[in-house]
Amino acid sequence: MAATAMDPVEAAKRAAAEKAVDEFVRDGMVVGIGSGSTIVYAVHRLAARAKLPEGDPLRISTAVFVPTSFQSRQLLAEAGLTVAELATREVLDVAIDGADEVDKSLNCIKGGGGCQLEEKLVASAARKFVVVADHRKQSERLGTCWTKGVPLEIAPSGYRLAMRLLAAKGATATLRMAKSKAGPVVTDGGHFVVDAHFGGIEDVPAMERWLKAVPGVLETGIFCGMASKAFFGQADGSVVEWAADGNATPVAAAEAGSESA
Ligand SMILES: O=C(CO)[C@H](O)[C@H](O)COP(=O)(O)O
Repeated sequence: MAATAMDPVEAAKRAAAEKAVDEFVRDGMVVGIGSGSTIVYAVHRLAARAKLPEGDPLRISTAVFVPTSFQSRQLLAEAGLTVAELATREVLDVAIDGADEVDKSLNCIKGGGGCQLEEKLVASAARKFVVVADHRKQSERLGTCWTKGVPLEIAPSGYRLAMRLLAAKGATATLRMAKSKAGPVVTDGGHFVVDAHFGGIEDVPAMERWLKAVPGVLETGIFCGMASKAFFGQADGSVVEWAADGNATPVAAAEAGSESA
């Protein structure tokens, strides 16, 4: 039976994730693992590398992985990789995570999956924060591609106050509602998520500072000045790499797209 071709967007996510894992993860490291659909491919790549024969330079056998969510903890455990907790680690070597939108300075909007507090903690603890995404996430200005708003993790008791303050600042703010449960989305940490859309964000650091100062906002989905590299899988199967200095480089994705590690 002929193999079914992979959906091009999924192939792009996979190419980016595999490239990042192979460039940044070495044996013995402590590695933060983000959440979402792109990160699934990163974990699959890590699992394949854990199965490589002894002596292979890509083999990982002593690396440990710090998840950012229930989803990534499950993924790591199912892949047979060693899970570590952020509470017992002060510094991580690298953290790899997806994003909803990334600008040329590598500022990101994250939290489409509702894990922004843990994701921010893990990324902040890492010496290097690496973003993996498909080409739809490459943006000239945050808030123009991802128009669902900046996800904010909010203390449930403060969500009405926060929404009033956000609206006064000009945002369209909505409490994120669950799809298969009555009521709001509740994060792994027991908080609500409010999505605040301001249109294109001109001054990203100022916006992040302002959002962080809103009472009840525990964390924002703006990751400003944190990433050192971003990999974007393209529709043609290649991977484009953005660096924090604004340089964009096309890189070969052939090995990253292969089945074996
Ligand atoms: O921030 C996140 C979850 O809170 C995700 O990394 C972000 O939403 C991207 O997800 P995907 O890889 O599914 O596009």
